[in-house]
Amino acid sequence: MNAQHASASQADRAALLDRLGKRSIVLVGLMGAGKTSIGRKVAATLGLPFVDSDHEIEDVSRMTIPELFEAYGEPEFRALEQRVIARILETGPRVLSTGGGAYMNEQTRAAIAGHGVSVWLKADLDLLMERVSKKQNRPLLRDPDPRGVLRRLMDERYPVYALADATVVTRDESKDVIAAEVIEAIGRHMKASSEVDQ
Ligand SMILES: Nc1ncnc2c1ncn2[C@@H]1O[C@H](COP(=O)(O)OP(=O)(O)O)[C@@H](O)[C@H]1O
Ligand SMILES: O=C(O)C1=C[C@@H](OP(=O)(O)O)[C@@H](O)[C@H](O)C1
Ligand SMILES: [Mg+2]
Repeated sequence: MNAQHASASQADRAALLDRLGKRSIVLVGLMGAGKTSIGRKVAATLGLPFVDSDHEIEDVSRMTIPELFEAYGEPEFRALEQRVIARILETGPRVLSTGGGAYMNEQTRAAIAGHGVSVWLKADLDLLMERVSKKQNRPLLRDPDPRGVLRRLMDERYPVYALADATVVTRDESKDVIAAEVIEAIGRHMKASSEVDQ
């Protein structure tokens, strides 16, 4: 990268942070789409604090996500998730990676719309399957047919994720490439919405 290119992208980042103000960048999408890993990279690139709602839930409850599901059930987990995300969004800007079910909650969507810019990390079923197979930490996929579960969740959730401010299709590309695309998509969205405001 030459010096001119580097300083142009620094100027782009500064403009993006300026437009963002106190709003947070919020990643939504299905399990395995890369919200946690890409969110961390986006935060490092922009120099913003990173928070993952699942990690925050695990910190406050001192339990893992599977333990929480096991001990209290999904509805309790969802209630805690809603409260934790609302609190995280009170102070920004940050990069917030949500758990895959969080955006299905109407109050959470309203909180994200009020305090953030949302990006849907969209992926196809084969890629999601490959990526979730690496870990056993997702209670909804502890099922004899995890692929069938993911397929049903795609049908149920994709129309809702589509309400996000921007979409990035994640595919067989490096995390750095996808993180750069997320930043570009946010920049485009904010530029377009500031032009509408004028
Ligand atoms: N662009 C990518 N290239 C390679 N591996 C990826 C990419 N994005 C995510 N992964 C891997 O896929 C798995 C799931 O990613 P994660 O960030 O936990 O997704 P989510 O938080 O959306 O469930 C992790 O092992 C992660 O390292
Ligand atoms: O899709 C979901 O309902 C869930 C996704 C998980 O997070 P990731 O999307 O980061 O895997 C985690 O919050 C929990 O297992 C439930
Ligand atoms: Mg995650």
